[in-house]
Amino acid sequence: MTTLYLRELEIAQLAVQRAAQLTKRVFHETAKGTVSKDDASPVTIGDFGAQALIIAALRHNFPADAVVAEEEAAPLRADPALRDRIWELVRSTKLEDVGAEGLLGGGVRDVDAMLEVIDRGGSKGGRVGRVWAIDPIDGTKGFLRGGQYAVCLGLLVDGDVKVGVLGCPNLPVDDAAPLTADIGANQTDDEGRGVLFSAVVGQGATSRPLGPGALKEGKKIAMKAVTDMASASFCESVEAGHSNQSDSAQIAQKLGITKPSVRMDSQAKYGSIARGAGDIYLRLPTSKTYQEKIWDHAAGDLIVREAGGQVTDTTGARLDFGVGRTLANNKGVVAAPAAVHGQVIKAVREVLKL
Ligand SMILES: Nc1ncnc2c1ncn2[C@@H]1O[C@H](COP(=O)(O)O)[C@@H](O)[C@H]1OP(=O)(O)O
Ligand SMILES: [Mg+2]
Ligand SMILES: [Mg+2]
Ligand SMILES: [Mg+2]
Repeated sequence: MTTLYLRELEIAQLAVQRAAQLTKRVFHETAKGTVSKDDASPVTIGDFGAQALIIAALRHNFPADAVVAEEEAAPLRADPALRDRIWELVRSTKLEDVGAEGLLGGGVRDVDAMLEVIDRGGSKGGRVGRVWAIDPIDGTKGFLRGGQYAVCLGLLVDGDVKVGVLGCPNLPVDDAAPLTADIGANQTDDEGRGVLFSAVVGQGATSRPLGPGALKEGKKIAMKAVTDMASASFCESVEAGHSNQSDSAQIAQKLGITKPSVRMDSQAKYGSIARGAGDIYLRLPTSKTYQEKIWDHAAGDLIVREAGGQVTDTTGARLDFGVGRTLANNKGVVAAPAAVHGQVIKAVREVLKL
């Protein structure tokens, strides 16, 4: 039993570690090569580069698997200068550990192969077979603002998350570090920062330092029991448009939560509650039409559940990763320690009139 998905886990961890080395280089550059996508959201050279490196590693190791990834290469085909900046990053980002780099297959051959590999993330997903879900930079707005972001990779088998890995370069390594109010702003990846969260179904969740050396054994993580709502707080998006804040205030009031929400970008929220630094992740729908993307939740969903939490949508239904690239069957997300999840859902349903 314990060897199940061991190889997938190792490759996923190393692939995320390598991709995060690339994003960290871009994080420290002032010109991040930002382009605006069709939906007006930003994407940077870091997003494209990290996606190329992760898919290259997956294709080397698991060539038959499908990949659902957020970005596509079209903007780079239209802009050779942008393409060349990304190629320079992809070409020169390697794991220090030669053996580990070899396990990943040693990167991407040339600039055309890079474009091709970025576009290998276009699978439709679905209920059948093995599908990797990749968000090369989750929280791009946070990445640009100097806040939190995450490199995210999850393996779905027949629609269920089996392996989840989150690289969070700007979170404290220390699982016990309290979530201060400024966690969402002015972050660094200096000494003491950078954590890699992982989970395999049925085998618990772990955290370990993100790098740059070879990866060490992880430490088991667990959610913090919420014994008194008065001392708990929600963990929510920084972006007002991603979680309805007036609904959240009413839900807090119903539950007796008085502390302000901790705001941070990206799936760093899932990692933070999974290791007991935060309490409850709340993501309340802001529009009737927005469908959450599978790459924004797959890894975090498993990591929280393996750390003793429950993850559902606002109605209390489990997230359904088997219906394509989006969570079309779900609205919003509520992740909380299993013991209080029902209580939170009750308050959410009352306020949202579900
Ligand atoms: N209206 C929306 N509601 C919820 N999430 C959204 C919405 N618009 C974009 N997102 C996604 O939320 C994620 C960031 O989450 P958070 O705010 O918790 O950091 C991004 O992946 C972003 O997608 P995108 O990549 O298109 O920007
Ligand atoms: Mg995202
Ligand atoms: Mg992204
Ligand atoms: Mg994006």
